[in-house]
Amino acid sequence: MAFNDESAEKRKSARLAILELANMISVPMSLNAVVRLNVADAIWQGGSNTPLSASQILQRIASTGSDPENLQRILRMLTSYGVFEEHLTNESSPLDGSASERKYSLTEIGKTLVTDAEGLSYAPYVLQHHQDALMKAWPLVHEAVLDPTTEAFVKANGEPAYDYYGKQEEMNELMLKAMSGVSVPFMKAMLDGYDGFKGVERLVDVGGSAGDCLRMILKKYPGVRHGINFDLPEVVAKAPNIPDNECKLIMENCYKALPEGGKLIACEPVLPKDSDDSHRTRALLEGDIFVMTIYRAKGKHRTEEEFTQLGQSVGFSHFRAFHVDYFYTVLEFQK
Ligand SMILES: C[S@@+](CC[C@H](N)C(=O)[O-])C[C@H]1O[C@@H](n2cnc3c(N)ncnc32)[C@H](O)[C@@H]1O
Repeated sequence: MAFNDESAEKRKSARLAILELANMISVPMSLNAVVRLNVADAIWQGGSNTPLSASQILQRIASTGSDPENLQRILRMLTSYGVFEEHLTNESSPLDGSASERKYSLTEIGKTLVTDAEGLSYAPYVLQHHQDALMKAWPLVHEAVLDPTTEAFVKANGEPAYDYYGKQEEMNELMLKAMSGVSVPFMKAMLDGYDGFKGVERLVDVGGSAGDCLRMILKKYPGVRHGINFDLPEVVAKAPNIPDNECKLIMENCYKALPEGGKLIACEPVLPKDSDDSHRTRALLEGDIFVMTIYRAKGKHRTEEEFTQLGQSVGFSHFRAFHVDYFYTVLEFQK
């Protein structure tokens, strides 16, 4: 009897879990919605972070005719993912007549969407990931299994992502802003916890985007006399499509270009060995599917062991990993 009860409970939990998974698209799409609506800046208001009702938020961001109840539904759901904190007041709700009105402030996660003094935040990254061209690729994830020669993005849009971005000024600008928003906070953590740029005189940032990382390194290490941002649009446009060995080829090219004792420093999402349900593992595995779908069907995130082997296979004699951040790991390959 107890055994049956237990399996019935397990089946109930399983039904709940599969429904949660099946409806999960509501999460990123609602996150995208609050970014589009600029909710984080409206609540933050220069640092006040005063809890606001959906109606109060809308007064700050939208024209008449907008719907506070629908905004509240989105805020409630994202509260369950830790983006907002919900405060129940003693006043009754004008929206649904319930005894308390719901108000929302930003959690630490929510604050990542607030535009900082340098004009940066994670908001452009959220927008970048949910643009129409990228969204068109997502229903084709299974194609990466059936036919990995071409990534889903190309199947959906007819050309590789960086070629596509390069032809559309708005997409290109959003990509640059998205990268700056993610890389600048990471670089601050990296420069605090990693001193491997000491003694470096020539530094090439391969795929350096808007040049933020290089700029920050040069500022902290004036000894770096030559800093090169290797991210020319024509190079990107002409880059050949060589899926699985591309990472190895890039590393080989770096190895050949480096003097004896020179270093290749890569900041990469590094996959854990175990497939547990921690936020870190999930974020890294989700990023891996993103790469597979948008950039290269066989482009991927790797484990530390795989990086070690890759480094050895192209000739690097020393490898060290520095865990200065949760998402990106600093990988140092020395010739
Ligand atoms: C994910 S972004 C990373 C940007 C930057 N490293 C950062 O952390 O902010 C990848 C960058 O690689 C560049 N890229 C893509 N293909 C490239 C190629 N074949 N040669 C040089 N850069 C390339 C893109 O233009 C983009 O700026």
